[in-house]
Amino acid sequence: MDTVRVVCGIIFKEDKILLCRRKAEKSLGGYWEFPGGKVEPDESEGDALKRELREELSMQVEINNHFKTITHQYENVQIELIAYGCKFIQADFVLIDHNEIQWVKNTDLLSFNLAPADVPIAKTLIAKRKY
Ligand SMILES: Nc1nc2c([nH]c(=O)n2[C@@H]2O[C@H](COP(=O)(O)OP(=O)(O)OP(=O)(O)O)[C@@H](O)[C@H]2O)c(=O)[nH]1
Repeated sequence: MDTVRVVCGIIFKEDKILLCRRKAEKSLGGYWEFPGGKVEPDESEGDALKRELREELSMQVEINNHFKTITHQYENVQIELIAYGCKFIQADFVLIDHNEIQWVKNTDLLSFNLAPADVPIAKTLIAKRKY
């Protein structure tokens, strides 16, 4: 089975991280995620992340470090979820694919109903506690 490459941002504003809840009608509807989306062919991970954040949230960020990559097998698809640490710059927060957003403290991440692929990323963030 092909693997879908998905890039997401761990977007920091001071000591909080942005979580977004996927609209009910989408795949994994109702789950919270780190915003981002699929990497198009011939697109760099950074360009894909900037494009998705602009399209989905009208948001600008500064992309910093590669944080972690997770391979996760869902029922119908395998995804490679590539997470980058980002610094929030500004956003209009016009919600297209989500119906709620929240800025969350590192230690509260696991109290949200996270997309399964995101759980190991949240656990690593909590373990590192460097932010
Ligand atoms: N953006 C994002 N997607 C994630 C995360 N975790 C996770 O499992 N995914 C999954 O990775 C895929 C990302 O695609 P996408 O967000 O661009 O979704 P899409 O609207 O293009 O496609 P769709 O038809 O699957 O809804 C989705 O299937 C989504 O459920 C995450 O933290 N961020």
